[in-house]
Amino acid sequence: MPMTNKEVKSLYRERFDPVQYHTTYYSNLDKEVEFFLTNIHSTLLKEKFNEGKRCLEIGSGPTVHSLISASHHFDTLVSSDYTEKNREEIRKWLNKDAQALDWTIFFRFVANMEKFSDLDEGVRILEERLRRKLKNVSFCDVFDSIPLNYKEAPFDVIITSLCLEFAACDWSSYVQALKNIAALLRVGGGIIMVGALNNTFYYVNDEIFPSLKLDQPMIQKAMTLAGFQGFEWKILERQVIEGKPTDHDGCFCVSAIKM
Ligand SMILES: C[S@@+](CC[C@H](N)C(=O)[O-])C[C@H]1O[C@@H](n2cnc3c(N)ncnc32)[C@H](O)[C@@H]1O
Repeated sequence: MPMTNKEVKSLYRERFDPVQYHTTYYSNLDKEVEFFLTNIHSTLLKEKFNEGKRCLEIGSGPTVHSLISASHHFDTLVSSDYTEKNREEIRKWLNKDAQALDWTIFFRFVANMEKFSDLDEGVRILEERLRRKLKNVSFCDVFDSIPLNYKEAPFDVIITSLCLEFAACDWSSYVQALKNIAALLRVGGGIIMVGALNNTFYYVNDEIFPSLKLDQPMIQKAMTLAGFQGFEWKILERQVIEGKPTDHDGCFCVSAIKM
């Protein structure tokens, strides 16, 4: 029996362990996360994706790595997630809490893309830059008609990584979630979405989380229905066979503009 969106939300609230999630998926930098970071970085170098001041990440989880490149281009960054536990992990990182999750390898990868000759110094500068620009860690529910209550909306760019296909339990709610987040974007603003293709589940320890199985044409159709155009796609076939407890067969990065 497929879950409802409400049941998926309860699952994240009650069973998602941010620390175990980091251990499982982010204790090293694999080729798929490199692909995400590289494509977010190169998309943000395009003028139509770096005009403006405000950038929002939807469904950040406990992570900060997807916003590292954005901190070069925007003055105001906002992270958001449905669960308080995930938002708390981001705040710990912002406050340099001794128990905060470690994102150093991801900062090092972006520092290399930004051509720092001394990568240790690059990590320090980029961490400080992201901490300075990440102004808010907000509650967000992609199924609310206004998913995020933040005075800085509308945003110029939205980034979202591995969120909507895991939040939505069926096609119509996936389309609705895209429409809801599009409402937070100005007309002409850009979305950069990275995610997993044809995935039906992932594990964090013994806990299984469902995913809506989507291929490239379905994602583009949903985004078109939500008012996006001007698609640019990058696809990578699955790179990590062992050690990643998921069944995706590829990864994608798609960028588009809100009409
Ligand atoms: C697989 S994790 C992805 C986390 C992170 N963006 C990444 O790239 O690793 C899915 C995230 O979606 C969030 N989520 C689930 N349902 C949501 C909803 N209705 N609204 C907003 N976020 C939601 C979860 O709390 C979780 O942090």
